[in-house]
Amino acid sequence: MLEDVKQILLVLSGKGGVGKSTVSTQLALTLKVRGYKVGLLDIDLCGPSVPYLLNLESQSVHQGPDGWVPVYLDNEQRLGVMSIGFLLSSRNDAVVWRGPKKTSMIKQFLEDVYWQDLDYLIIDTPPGTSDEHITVMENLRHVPQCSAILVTTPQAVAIEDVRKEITFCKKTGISIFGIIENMSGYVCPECSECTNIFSSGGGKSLSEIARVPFLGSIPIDPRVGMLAGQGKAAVSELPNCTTSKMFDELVRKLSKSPTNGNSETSANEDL
Ligand SMILES: Nc1ncnc2c1ncn2[C@@H]1O[C@H](COP(=O)(O)OP(=O)(O)OP(=O)(O)O)[C@@H](O)[C@H]1O
Ligand code: SF4
Repeated sequence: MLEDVKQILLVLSGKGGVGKSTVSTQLALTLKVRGYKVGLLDIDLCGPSVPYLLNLESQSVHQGPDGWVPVYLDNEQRLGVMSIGFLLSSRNDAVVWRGPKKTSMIKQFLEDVYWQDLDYLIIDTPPGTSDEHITVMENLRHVPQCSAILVTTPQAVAIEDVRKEITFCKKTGISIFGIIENMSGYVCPECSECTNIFSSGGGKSLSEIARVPFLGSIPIDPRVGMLAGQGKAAVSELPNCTTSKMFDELVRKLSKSPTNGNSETSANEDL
């Protein structure tokens, strides 16, 4: 099943709340809008937010003859989604599982979802380097078309955490496609002027030190925040905003990368 996916992208962040699920969903939506067939797998077992972000909370998955059938956002079935959120009876239900149960659920997510042929599978992970990551890395480290996109915010503390993620990827043998800096300045809804609230450029500097490609910056944009819960792509709704341009550029870079996903194979050893 995973062997049939042309590119697998793990979306990782060191800290919570930096916009990892926003990046995962907007990347999946941009790929769909640009004509690709996409799967989005949410393995954040304790805080699955993808069903909410895509306005799919009322949906549930079912078992078909070939495995779990994902929830499709569209009738053409170009964007399929799988999340633990579809298996909970309410958004407020907590998943309180110990390591082995989490591990077995993630293995099922990786092995038993019937995605059909996909151009891209985006995997949205929980923050940090938890049981979920270790399981997913162990299962994907030998899949050559798999690489990671790291999401950070400009603050030094988030940058430090992403540095740990780089080391984690290196240790587990997952190549890094690049780093995105989210919440990089604030876009005024009145005049679209972008103001740096925190320092900016930390993601780019780290990418240079770590010799990992820098994929671009996304400002805090209230209009992008409002797309959360609507399942709409920024590239369709706000085609001229910085965020949309960044995602279109990212899709272009992905389409040009070798199918084996290894745009970066020699991250700096001395982090
Ligand atoms: N660039 C942005 N502009 C405006 N709002 C944003 C932006 N990025 C993220 N947000 C908002 O910030 C909140 C957190 O984003 P998100 O859920 O994507 O973070 P996360 O890193 O996945 O969080 P978690 O650690 O809980 O998984 C959401 O309400 C989202 O809509
Ligand atoms: S950026 Fe411009 S429009 Fe926005 S609040 Fe400041 S002065 Fe007003």
